[in-house]
Amino acid sequence: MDPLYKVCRIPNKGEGLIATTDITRGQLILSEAPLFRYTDLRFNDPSEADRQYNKLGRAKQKKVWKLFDVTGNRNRSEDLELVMRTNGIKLRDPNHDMMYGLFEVACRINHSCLPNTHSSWDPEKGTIEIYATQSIPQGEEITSTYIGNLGEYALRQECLAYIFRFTCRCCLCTLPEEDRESSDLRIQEINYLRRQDVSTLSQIRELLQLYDQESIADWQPVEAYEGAWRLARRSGYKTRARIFAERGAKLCAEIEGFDGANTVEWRKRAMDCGDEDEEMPEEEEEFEERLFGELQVKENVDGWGDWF
Ligand SMILES: C[S@@+](CC[C@H](N)C(=O)[O-])C[C@H]1O[C@@H](n2cnc3c(N)ncnc32)[C@H](O)[C@@H]1O
Repeated sequence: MDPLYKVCRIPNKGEGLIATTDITRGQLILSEAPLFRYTDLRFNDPSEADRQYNKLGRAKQKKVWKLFDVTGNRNRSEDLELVMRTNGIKLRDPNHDMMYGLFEVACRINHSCLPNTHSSWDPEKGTIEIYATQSIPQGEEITSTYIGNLGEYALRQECLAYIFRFTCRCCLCTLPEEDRESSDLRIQEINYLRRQDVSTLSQIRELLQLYDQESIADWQPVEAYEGAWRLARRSGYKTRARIFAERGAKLCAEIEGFDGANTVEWRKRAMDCGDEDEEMPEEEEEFEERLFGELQVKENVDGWGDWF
């Protein structure tokens, strides 16, 4: 199958990946094995990465030196530390806490504070899997995040300049000032709600609406559905719990594929919910009232119906 991307020059960012066809949300863009992997122990044992590098054949070694480094050049000085600092992708591996990898293609993906992909490490296949979390029209840049969801514009810029030494020119950071300020306000609101112990479905609903307005399609909405699923389940609302679990499973499949470990877990949750609501035990009634009181009033209001 032809790749869905090509590597080419991107103004002000060096090289990057551009979609060669329309990519749909949830589509697998890239599955790639690393050139080599290393653990964060390199800080204690700097020769560890060197040892991994030395095991590579000449062809792969050459590919390593074609990667960018934090000075904004292809690495001419053959300083492995610089290349790792710029390109190392964290791999969430159940057996290794601090595993990183260098990849020929995945490391060409430029950063965006509003990325259109999500990547996960498949320890069984030994590959990084990159899925589209937004639809990406042909000709548009494919992006990922280097810093997670850090916060507002000023903080993001500071962090990227400090760690990676570049001024971010992503779609969010280059918005007109007024739009960027609106985005900052929404991000503040999201972070405020996340810091609270979100305990009602209406707060979760508010969070999900903010994610939607901000086009955030990563683990955060999945976590919100997890909260909703737990609340509904604890209150004996099996039907609702199942719906929340199904939505969590759908979002999860879009960011890490239908067979991803988390997606499978979410589908299991949906199946385990059953669909008959239980009689509420006496002592839980008060709790249930607090939890759903607001919801039951709002449930009939326009705009809530689509949640159930
Ligand atoms: C991992 S490399 C990405 C691929 C790189 N552009 C290349 O040509 O190989 C990271 C480097 O790309 C550039 N870069 C990535 N995202 C950027 C962004 N949002 N704005 C400006 N430069 C960016 C920076 O120079 C950064 O150090």
